Amino acid sequence: MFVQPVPTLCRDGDSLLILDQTALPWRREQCRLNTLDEVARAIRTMQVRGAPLIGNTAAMGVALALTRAGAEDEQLEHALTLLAATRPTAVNLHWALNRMAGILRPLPAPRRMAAAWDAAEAICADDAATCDAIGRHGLALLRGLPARSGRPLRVMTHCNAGWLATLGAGTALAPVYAAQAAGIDIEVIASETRPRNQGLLTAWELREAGVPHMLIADNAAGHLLMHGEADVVITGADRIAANGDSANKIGTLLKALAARAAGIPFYIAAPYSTLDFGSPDGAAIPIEDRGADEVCSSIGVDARDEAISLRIAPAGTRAANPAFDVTPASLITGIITERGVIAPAALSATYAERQE
Ligand SMILES: CSC[C@H]1O[C@H](OP(=O)(O)O)[C@H](O)[C@@H]1O
Repeated sequence: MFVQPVPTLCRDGDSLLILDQTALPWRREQCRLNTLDEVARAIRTMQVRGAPLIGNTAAMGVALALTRAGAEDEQLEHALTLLAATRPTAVNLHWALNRMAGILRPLPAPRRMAAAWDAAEAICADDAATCDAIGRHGLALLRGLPARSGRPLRVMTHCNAGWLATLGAGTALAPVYAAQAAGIDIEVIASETRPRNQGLLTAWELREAGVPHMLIADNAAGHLLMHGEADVVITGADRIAANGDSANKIGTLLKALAARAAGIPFYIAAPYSTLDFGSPDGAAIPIEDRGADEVCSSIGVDARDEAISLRIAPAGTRAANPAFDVTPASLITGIITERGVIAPAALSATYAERQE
């Protein structure tokens, strides 16, 4: 079982401790969340981020809320509603809240607090185990790729779908960590992923793990793929529709298009909690808009290593900032799940029990 170098999320009595991902990659800081509002804000502001981790944090947030404010119907429904409103695209959030609601609503209030912590901790433990299974299946896939002479096996990824986005080894990077553990000579091309630059988080976590990597500008991906500089593209997902259309961080679609043009396989890695059989196809997936400021500014550190935000666009510049895009199933070679690597068209059959 992959052990996170520092837990992305853990319970500390009646509080939660998170790794504050808005401080990374410059500072490794834990942050204590004591109230439901603090948990909601941590998800909304991306102190915790990544589809599975968002769901795990929301589940723990429900348990914290009932512990702090009581477990009557009013408090339970308030917690579920507030957390559900934090971010729209990652279905793991809504899957986790629905699971908590299904367990807690039928219980008498006095039994809900203990049951909530048990249910949340089970969701978290299952996420870690699921990541390991994705890693195993992804490793088998990597072993089957044609070797390129003269260089390590190279995986291109987008955004951050590593251990930082989960409570385990991650999704898109789980096969990379499994390959490293198996002694395979592997390296990663991480694209910066404007505007929030989650690719810097990928560079940070890979350096922590000793996995060779290089950071690229998002716009370099097509050139590198067309010149055979990567053997496979693997990304995470935030919501996969019944037909296999997959929503992931903005820019994923461009990588899938470039990979297809270059004849390089493109895989999505995701656990069952990312599957949304209620959405028949990608058109039904809500896309989060995070506002113009993220596009018109950039965050870094100054000479004193202090985080600063710089406005990079002329004052008053209008900007569009969809935070996700949808890659059609036709561009996806396969989906690496805890049940194996499956074709998008085989999702419903593989998860027959999940059909509404
Ligand atoms: C393991 S899935 C992580 C997934 O979540 C990210 O979105 P965000 O950073 O906005 O939470 C991105 O889409 C990743 O692929």
